[in-house]
Amino acid sequence: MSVYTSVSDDEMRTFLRDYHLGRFIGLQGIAQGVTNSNYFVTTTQGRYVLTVFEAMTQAELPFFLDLTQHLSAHDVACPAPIARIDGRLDSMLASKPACLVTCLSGKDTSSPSEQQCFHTGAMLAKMHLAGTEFPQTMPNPRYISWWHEASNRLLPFLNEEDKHLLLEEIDFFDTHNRADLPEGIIHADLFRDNVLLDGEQVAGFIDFYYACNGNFMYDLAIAVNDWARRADNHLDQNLQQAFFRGYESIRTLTTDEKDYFPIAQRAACIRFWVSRLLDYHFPQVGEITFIKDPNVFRDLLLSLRQ
Ligand SMILES: Nc1ncnc2c1ncn2[C@@H]1O[C@H](COP(=O)(O)OP(=O)(O)OP(=O)(O)O)[C@@H](O)[C@H]1O
Ligand SMILES: N[C@@H](CCO)C(=O)O
Repeated sequence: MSVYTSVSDDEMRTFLRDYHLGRFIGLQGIAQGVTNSNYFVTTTQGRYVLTVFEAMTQAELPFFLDLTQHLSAHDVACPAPIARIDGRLDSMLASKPACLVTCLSGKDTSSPSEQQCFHTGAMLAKMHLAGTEFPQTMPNPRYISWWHEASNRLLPFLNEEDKHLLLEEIDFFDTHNRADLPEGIIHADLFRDNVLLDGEQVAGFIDFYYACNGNFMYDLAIAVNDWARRADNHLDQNLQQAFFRGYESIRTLTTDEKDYFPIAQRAACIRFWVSRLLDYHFPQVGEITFIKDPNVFRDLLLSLRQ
């Protein structure tokens, strides 16, 4: 149950005084989610989602809230932040940063259909295009210099084979990365659990808290590595192709981008192999985290190298 910060009805009534959302009716904790506390909030005007941020600071929030406001205003399916009466999108609740966003219909899936991959790919392309007009920038906090530094911390914990593989892959990306391909705002964490689906359609992307500037193919690779990944950690080519067809129904890929895709896929494996290894070997004190299996991305990497 991911409700680390309990919010009382009275606290919620006080919080809602800062918004034009009518009268408070009810509050219901949301079980899914790992990092933050999430609630459905019902008022006389409708249903909203309240997020209380457990790790992020209030100063870090505006970029992500401004971004989702921009994207939702440009027809990208995602929650729109609700502005307070004073115009701010971010707020504080129980001494932690918090925000209210629109409530989307739909739910995530762990076994997507080709149609769902198609529509998610199409929405990702739409997001990439809409993001080109977003004026703010954010460097990727989990990219090349991050995994170089992180791998130094991790090496003593890895067996010889994994050590070799990680170093070889980091070196491979250092020598094969391309900085000249189309880039802009990327989601950077578009796993299956970050997309709410309404039947075959996308109800909305959620969890933009790793969004940053980056290469579009890298973003597509992160998504495909999860959406098309089978239980045996090999990729289902039909799902991968459906994702690509959807993406290309909105934004045409250049030959250079297509050639770069397998390289981006391997980089996306490093990214999540390393972050899961860090969560496993260096769990944050006081942070409640469900550790996800790091070996999934090592095994996917091995299958992509074949
Ligand atoms: N805008 C929304 N509309 C409807 N449901 C939402 C919305 N935002 C979040 N949810 C629901 O809340 C759940 C948890 O949200 P989310 O995955 O963002 O949690 P988190 O703890 O903030 O992030 P993470 O799990 O990635 O660490 C989602 O699976 C979804 O069911
Ligand atoms: N999507 C990530 C967790 C959030 O960054 C993973 O599955 O490792």
